[in-house]
Amino acid sequence: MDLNESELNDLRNNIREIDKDLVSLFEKRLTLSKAVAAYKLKAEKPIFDEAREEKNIREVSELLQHVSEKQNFIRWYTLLMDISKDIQKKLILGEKDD
Ligand SMILES: O=C(O)C(=O)C[C@]1(C(=O)O)C=C[C@@H](O)C=C1
Repeated sequence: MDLNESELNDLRNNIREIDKDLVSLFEKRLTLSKAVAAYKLKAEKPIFDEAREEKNIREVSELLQHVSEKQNFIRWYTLLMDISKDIQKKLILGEKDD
């Protein structure tokens, strides 16, 4: 691929637009995760739900249009769920969250 400077800028601008969506979706996901944590605290359920994570990975990765990216997607998605669990732990331990 032979790009000029202006095309590079266009690509980067497109990436930035996607990143903005990701920031918003990331925050929305964590907000929902915190609500789930509140339920788990009350119901005395563990934070880590292995069966649920496996189901998430199975069902969500099926949506991929490029199957060749499945392992990379799972790597990213697993990290997302790990962060989600960290936030839930923080909340349940009553640590400051802002
Ligand atoms: O579904 C839950 O029970 C959640 O707490 C959400 C979530 C996730 O972020 O997807 C987080 C932790 C669990 O191990 C499973 C899934």
